[in-house]
Amino acid sequence: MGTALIYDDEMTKYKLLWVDPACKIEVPERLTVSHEALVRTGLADRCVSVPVREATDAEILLAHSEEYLEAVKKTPYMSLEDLMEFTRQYGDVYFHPNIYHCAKLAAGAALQLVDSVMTGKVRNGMTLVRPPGHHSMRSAANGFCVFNNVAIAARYAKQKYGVQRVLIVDWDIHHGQGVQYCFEDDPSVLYFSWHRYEHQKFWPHLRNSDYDIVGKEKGAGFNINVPWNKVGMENGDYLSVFCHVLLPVAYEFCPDLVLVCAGFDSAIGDPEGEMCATPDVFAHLTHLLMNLAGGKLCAVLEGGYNLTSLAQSVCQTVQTLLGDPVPRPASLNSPCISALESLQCVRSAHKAYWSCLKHAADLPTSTISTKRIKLREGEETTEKGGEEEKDAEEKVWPEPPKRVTPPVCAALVLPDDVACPEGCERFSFSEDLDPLLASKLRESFLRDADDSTALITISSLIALTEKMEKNEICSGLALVRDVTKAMTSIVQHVTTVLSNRVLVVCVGDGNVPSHITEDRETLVVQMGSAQTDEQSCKYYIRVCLKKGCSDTSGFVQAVFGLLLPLGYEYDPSLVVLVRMPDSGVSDSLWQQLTGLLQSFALGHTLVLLQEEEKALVGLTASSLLGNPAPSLKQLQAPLTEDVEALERLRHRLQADWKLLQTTAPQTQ
Ligand SMILES: CC(O)(O)NCCCCN
Ligand SMILES: [Zn+2]
Repeated sequence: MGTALIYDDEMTKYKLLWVDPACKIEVPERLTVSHEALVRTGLADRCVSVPVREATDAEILLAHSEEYLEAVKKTPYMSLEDLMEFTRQYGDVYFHPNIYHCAKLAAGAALQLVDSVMTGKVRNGMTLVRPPGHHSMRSAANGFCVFNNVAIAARYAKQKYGVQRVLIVDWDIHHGQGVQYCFEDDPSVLYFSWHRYEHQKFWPHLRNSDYDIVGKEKGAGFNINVPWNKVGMENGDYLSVFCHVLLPVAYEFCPDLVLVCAGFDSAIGDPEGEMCATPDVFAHLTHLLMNLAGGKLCAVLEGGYNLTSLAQSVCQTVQTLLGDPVPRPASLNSPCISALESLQCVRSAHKAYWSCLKHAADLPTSTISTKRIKLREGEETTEKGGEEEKDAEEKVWPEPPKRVTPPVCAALVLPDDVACPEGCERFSFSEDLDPLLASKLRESFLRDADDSTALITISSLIALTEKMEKNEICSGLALVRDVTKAMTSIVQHVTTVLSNRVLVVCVGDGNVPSHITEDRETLVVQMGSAQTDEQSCKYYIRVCLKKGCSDTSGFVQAVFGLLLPLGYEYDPSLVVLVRMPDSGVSDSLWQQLTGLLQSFALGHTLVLLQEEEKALVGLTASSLLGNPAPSLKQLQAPLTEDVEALERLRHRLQADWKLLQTTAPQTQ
């Protein structure tokens, strides 16, 4: 299934008609540069084009009052003076004779997108709209917004399609208070927003935007505010919040639909956000949400005022929705102290509502302000935004990397009697093996030298890693007699001959030869149940789950709280996913993991299965092809001992792995 793109240039036909410094950045060119970039890069042609429509009165009234709608209806006939008068009653917004028409189209576009996804016409999609929506409230326009496009879409999806649970992710750099107010007592809509806050010094200066505003009555816990109290936040800050707050909660919530308030003023260069996250981070934010709700994801444009970073960020988002491999995360910095403070506060504020956060640390003793942290002499501060005084100098950043899709998406090394699933390519290295490599392989991996099939399999795997390294093949899957032997030979080859970093993820117990981690070119993370005295060390990390990998919620904890942050920090060029015999992991969780691990290494994931498990070939291949994994059930609470063990492990490792941090350093 494809990706919908909804755009109509009618929505460029309104603009600011008078002088207002607060509104001058919201210009029609925001839409034209975004759409033109999608056309120029060929991404628009790869999407399913869906027309806009006007939202009806009834649909607008899903989130707004009659008196507000009636008032807005009068604006097309107003004189300039009347428009200015009408505008004055609201904050940081402007009206225009054509804005009511465009606001109906923006809301209608969001509904068209929901229809396209909910009817299965497409898997996911994006709509480029203006005016944006997430600030507008029941009876008030605000922050360039007239109708709350995403709030209307959420109510519409519930009413028309019986959607039980909607997740709204708002990555715009402003707090969508309109969305928060709309659903604050509604447990069926989980609203997540991060936003520039600076301890309420930043617009819209609301006390209600802080981390302790968690929702009301039955809605308590279903409103998550992540305040950024400094500017200059980077990719590492954003990805940490996704891994340590949003994703664990989102998987516990288990939504039937994901709506994104896709504002790109959170990207570098934006005059509003003054953040430093690069446009390619939106490829990761999008990818990390694409296995929720069976892949049903609707992205609706909100803000974004630097026309260059806006266009790049829109392209990164759409290209990911189309299933292209995501770029490697540019060298991520550790989250800054202010971000860690916010992270700790949010997790603490929500520990009462989400079992995945039950063991989160308490609020920082004193909400640390960097002034009071006596930094030891010479210790570099990871504080950012110190240059508030300086005006935001013209930011420059590298073009996002070209994201080339390899000619072969998934190559499979299978015994002849096992069918190759649709969309994949059978791979066997049949040319005569060069004798040197053959004898090396024979003596190092194959005892019984005459075992020619094993030799062919191993040499095929090695040839496969070479083709992945050349980006001729994206991902691979192999049925092998002994996954540990196969893994060892692959790691040996890739780290010595190709001298690349390998992340090995072992699902299930079984001995993993520890020598492969001595060279630091390999990071091994093994998830299982066996309690071993063997301590985890920096490059060999064992996660012990009491009930093993059959415990989905414990496993998910380990994936988001440990595996993903490690993967982002390690930034391997190849991921080897090994399913150990009798791992006990469920099929849907296995597919979720296969999908999520494609966040790394340009999607170069090589999956190793025991040949007895050939029944898993089809569903594993499906995930390698980018099909969304089946939604997990709503997760029950992870076992306390598992969460505590994970916390201990994270605490021990965070000196080496900065993205594992979830709390701010204590003041002396
Ligand atoms: C859609 C939005 O969140 O980007 N609007 C920002 C309004 C800023 C007013 N100072
Ligand atoms: Zn914004």
